[in-house]
Amino acid sequence: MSERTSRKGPRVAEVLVPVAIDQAYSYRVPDELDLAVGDFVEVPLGTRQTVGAVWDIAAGARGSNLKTVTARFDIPPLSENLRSFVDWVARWTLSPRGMVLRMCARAPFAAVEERPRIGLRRAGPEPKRMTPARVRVLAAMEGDLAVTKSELAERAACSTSVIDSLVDEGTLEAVALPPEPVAEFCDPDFAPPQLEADQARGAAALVAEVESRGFSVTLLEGVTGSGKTEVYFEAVAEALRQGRQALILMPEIALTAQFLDRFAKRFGVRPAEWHSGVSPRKRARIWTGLAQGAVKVVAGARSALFLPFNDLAVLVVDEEHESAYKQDDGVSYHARDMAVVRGQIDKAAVILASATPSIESRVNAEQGRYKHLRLAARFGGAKLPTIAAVDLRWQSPPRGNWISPPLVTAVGEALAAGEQALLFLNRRGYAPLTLCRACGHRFQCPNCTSWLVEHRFRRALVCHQCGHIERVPQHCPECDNVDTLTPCGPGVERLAEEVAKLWPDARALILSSDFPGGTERLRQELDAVANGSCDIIIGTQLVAKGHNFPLLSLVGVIDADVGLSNGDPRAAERTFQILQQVTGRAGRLGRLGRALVQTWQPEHPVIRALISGDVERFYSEETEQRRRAGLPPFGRLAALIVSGKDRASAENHARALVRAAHALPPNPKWRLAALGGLPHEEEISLLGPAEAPIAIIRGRHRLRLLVRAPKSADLQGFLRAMLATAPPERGGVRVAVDVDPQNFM
Ligand SMILES: Nc1ncnc2c1ncn2[C@@H]1O[C@H](COP(=O)(O)OP(=O)(O)OP(=O)(O)O)[C@@H](O)[C@H]1O
Ligand SMILES: [Zn+2]
Repeated sequence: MSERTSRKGPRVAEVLVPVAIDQAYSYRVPDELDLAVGDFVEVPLGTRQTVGAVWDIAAGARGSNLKTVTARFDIPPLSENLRSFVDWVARWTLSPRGMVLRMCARAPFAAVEERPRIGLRRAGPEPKRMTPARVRVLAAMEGDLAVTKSELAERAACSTSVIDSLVDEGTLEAVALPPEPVAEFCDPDFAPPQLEADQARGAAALVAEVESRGFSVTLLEGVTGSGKTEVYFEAVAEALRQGRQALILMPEIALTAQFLDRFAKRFGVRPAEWHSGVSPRKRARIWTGLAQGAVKVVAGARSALFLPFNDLAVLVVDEEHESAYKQDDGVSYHARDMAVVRGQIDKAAVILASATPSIESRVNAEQGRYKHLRLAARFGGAKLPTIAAVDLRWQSPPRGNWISPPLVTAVGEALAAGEQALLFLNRRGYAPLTLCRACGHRFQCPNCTSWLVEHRFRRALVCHQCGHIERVPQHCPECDNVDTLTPCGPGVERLAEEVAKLWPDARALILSSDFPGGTERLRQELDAVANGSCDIIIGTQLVAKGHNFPLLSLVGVIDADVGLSNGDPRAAERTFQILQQVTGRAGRLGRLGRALVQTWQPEHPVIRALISGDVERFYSEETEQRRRAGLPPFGRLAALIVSGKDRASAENHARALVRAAHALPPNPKWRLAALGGLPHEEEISLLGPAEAPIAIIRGRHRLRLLVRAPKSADLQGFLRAMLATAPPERGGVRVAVDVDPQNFM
């Protein structure tokens, strides 16, 4: 390698280690070690050895008491681009660089020793005694040189003991197989679709961006079912033709199954899949494959952004408006925003796709910072669903029920026509609150300020904040009355009960992220819905995203008002997006879809925009409000959550931070508004401390400071200065910094 330093003379390496430290440490490089910037090394840290990455190498013998680099790992080095990205993300999010490095460098080291895969092949004559299962096994082997045992058992629909017995008899023998490929050849011309005119125009524009081999950001905005995926696939195809790489980010792993199949239809094979469910061994191989350029396309969760692509041409953020792109713990970063940064560093074409873009991306497109492509109609002439409100003030369901008479009628009609209905309620469990009718006792989590949610399937009360779980008691813990505990309000499980009563013959299915069985079960259930083996789907937000359910013609929104009034500056935007997305599942393939939206406030701008279909008006009103309030994207926000074992220590520290901020010397890059006064337009305002809406989580008391800054101010610089002069965090107090917060709880 050309970068490798000459071994003449003493050298010092600056090594970044993947722990919560921002600084790289200096180590002496042994004369005989061939070392370059980006290499992974083993170095002593304190009393142990640790892995690190070389961030810099300089000639010279600075400090003869430096510790020495122990060894270099035989792993592809971190590219200059990825190192810049680590530095950038750390600076932006105010995280220690070591923590960001950790996100890039865990995979290659987490790999366990690779066990050889064992396959079976035909080695001798048929056994003397043939059973039907043995016949099936031998038939299933036909034409194959070697098959794994589990695959063979599956093909022959028999237990593995049948196969073992054939090995014992010498009919089959075990051989070592080469490791399973992590990614096969993606063929850009495997099955190109017939694009519609709008799609073709969009695809051509995206292909041109990839051809230019430069950085660009394009917002691909198309109504639900317009075929955005087919359009951005053309950009991926172009990257493949150039022999370069593509990354497709997705907000939800549950979404990837359908997606991987769709990708395989277009490109012949599935892309490499990247998320927490992928085995460490496979991840290690994808990591290396990307660094060496053998793996071309990855579809994955936000963490895929930190993979070592060596020639990234296209970076797609699908459903770019999704709040799941924000990581809230550890390094809190927004994957959509960091994708744009990565695209800039790697000179890639970034594509943000959504039917309901974030206000941020919309404004960037309107101001010309992003290119804007639009698909106004659904693919194949399918019509957008008609959407109507059900005013619960006039048409409420009977007491203790949640499905209004008009929705009951509509579901009945869909069932009669042999179509599917989806009932959407964004509340997991049976009931969001349980109380005692006799004394009014409410069940609250012992660790959090949060009601316990009854989960009837699990026969338990569960805290959705910390996971605390307890049995549903027989009698009230406060007044000891028996049979006085009452669930309040609906969750999806309770809704399922109502559905079973109303339509006893219909096949109903609940789709919720907290059911046992994990992703695999969810995949099967989503397939079941797509294949029509259920009539009524009851689902949380999980069903709102990206799915294609061909038989679905009716969507009923049980409570459109959930989330409209929770103090989050993005409440209106979020509600609009989720309702637009979920109603957009109706009538995607041919059938005319319809949606009924149950609400107590049909005059609310969000509901009005949804019903009238006047999306532009909603966006422009919402944008205007943000502009006036100086909220993102017109201003910037950062939240500091100060938490402690008791309220007083957290509050004291939060106040100390505020004092520290106001005591800072004047700075040319930012100006802090005086305490109590009205902030000037170009001043940063520091609000709080105030108790967080969820005041206690996992036993920790939480106070919030909110920083609002004009775009012209150096928000990060201000935060750094404030944190640097504040007193040290003592007595278990912790400060979590969240730049560009999405969660205001
Ligand atoms: N050119 C095409 N040829 C064949 N089928 C297409 C084409 N374009 C889109 N489709 C089909 O139309 C359906 C909708 O496409 P797609 O899922 O990409 O929409 P979308 O814009 O991503 O919608 P949403 O935002 O709701 O997820 C899919 O079943 C897809 O296979
Ligand atoms: Zn809790």
